[in-house]
Amino acid sequence: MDTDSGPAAEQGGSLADRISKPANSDTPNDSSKTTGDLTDAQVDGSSEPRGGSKLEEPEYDVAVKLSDMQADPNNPLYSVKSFEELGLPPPLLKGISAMNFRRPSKIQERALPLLLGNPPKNFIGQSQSGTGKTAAFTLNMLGRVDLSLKQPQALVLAPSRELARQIIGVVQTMGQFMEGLEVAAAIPDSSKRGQKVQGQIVVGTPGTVTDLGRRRYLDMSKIKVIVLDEADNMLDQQGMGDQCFRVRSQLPRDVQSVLFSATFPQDVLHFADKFSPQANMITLKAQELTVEGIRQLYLDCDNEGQKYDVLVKFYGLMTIASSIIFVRTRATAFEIERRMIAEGHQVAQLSGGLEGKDRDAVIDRFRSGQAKVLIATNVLARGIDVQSVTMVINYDIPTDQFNKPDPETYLHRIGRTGRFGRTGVAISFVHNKESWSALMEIVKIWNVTPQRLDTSDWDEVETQVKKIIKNSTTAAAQLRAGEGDMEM
Ligand SMILES: Nc1ncnc2c1ncn2[C@@H]1O[C@H](COP(=O)(O)OP(=O)(O)OP(=O)(O)O)[C@@H](O)[C@H]1O
Repeated sequence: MDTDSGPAAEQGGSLADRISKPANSDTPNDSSKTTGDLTDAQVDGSSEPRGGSKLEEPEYDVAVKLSDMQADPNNPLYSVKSFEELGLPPPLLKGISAMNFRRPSKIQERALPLLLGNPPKNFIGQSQSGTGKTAAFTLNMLGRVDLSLKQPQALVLAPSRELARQIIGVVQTMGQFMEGLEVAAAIPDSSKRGQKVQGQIVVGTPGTVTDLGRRRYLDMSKIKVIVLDEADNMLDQQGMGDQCFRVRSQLPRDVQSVLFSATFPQDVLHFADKFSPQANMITLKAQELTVEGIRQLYLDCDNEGQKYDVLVKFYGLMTIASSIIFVRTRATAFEIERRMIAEGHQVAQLSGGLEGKDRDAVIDRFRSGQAKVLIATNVLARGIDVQSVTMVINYDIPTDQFNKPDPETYLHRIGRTGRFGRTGVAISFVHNKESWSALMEIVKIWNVTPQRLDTSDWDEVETQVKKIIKNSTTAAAQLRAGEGDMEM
């Protein structure tokens, strides 16, 4: 029995009954490299041709371990079939191969036959962070569009412009051998004034898509597939939920509605069911959602003010490929940025307070490795895929709009590291009884016990964190020395 709860697919019935509560290189030369040359194994949301990260260390790491993980039935990356056996058309197999995907993950292997079946059926899919949900819904869209028709046929809605841009990159890379494929963005400032959105696949944020639809710049009459990425987040938020339903109401009746997320809390299930009725489903139990490769730690600070000193001390000690510091407010993001820059760190800050183009510049700097530290609010908690991220810091424990602990956001934030079999650390800062209780409430839901880092002994903190991060490089060293498992 593998880790998915219940049968992989079910049909009909109440959704709430069925989902458990949350307790490049693309040149022919490159793709024909030998399996021993694994420096370019896999392509992340930041890779070429979108100005990607060239950091090699984490890529070695996953290459060494991936074959073992994909052979372990309890691992979310486990698969029994190859992409070829999933019946994908040749140009898509070529695209997958150019991305260095050797085998599907569990969610890909299970979701694809359900997604691609005819007549198309709605689908709700849940799988741990970083396990390849984007490829699953992208392959379905690419498999369904008619390239001779120059009208929008598939629409993806995502909660942030950064995620929408990232998805566009994945669709373009995966669909690079499909002649005539056009992918369009529907995010603020993406379309020229007065011009219709052109492209068989459109990826956008709900506000802009609603707006373009209202002004008749986006023709939705031929849309066959609608995807909500981070679906629980999209349907949960008052504003976005309304917008998603408004968009849905403008689509043809027989549209295939596809929802994906790592989390589906109980209170949004009703909306998921409404948005995607009678869906085939793949779900997980709460205790199955944590990613093994992400080591969860916490750090005690004396008070709010000391958090900053601890942060700076921490960065003074460690050299980390890339990391993200999550904070609650824009003001804290700006303040930490200002102070860390003054200390000589290469940091960038991204919050909703910045203009779209500035946000693009920040995320691009981070993806390219120019900025090693990204300070972010929850706008970036979900979906962002940068494989070089080896550490996530919860500077503020995530809370919702009512100041209650937010377990889903915690899971998504820490999921920015440990992508597709990589390892990483997630460190949460607590500074009083309230933040401590909030963290404990959160980790209990996910059935994990984070380890405490003792800040009275900084040598020990350094040793511990370095050991975890080094684990991911030991295998790399073995690989370079010709040892280790290189079969993929
Ligand atoms: N079959 C595969 N083989 C190798 N790498 C893969 C495969 N599928 C996806 N990946 C890579 O794994 C990484 C994570 O994929 P993706 O961003 O789709 O995860 P996700 O499940 O959507 O995560 P999240 O829940 O955080 O949104 C990406 O860098 C992607 O390129």
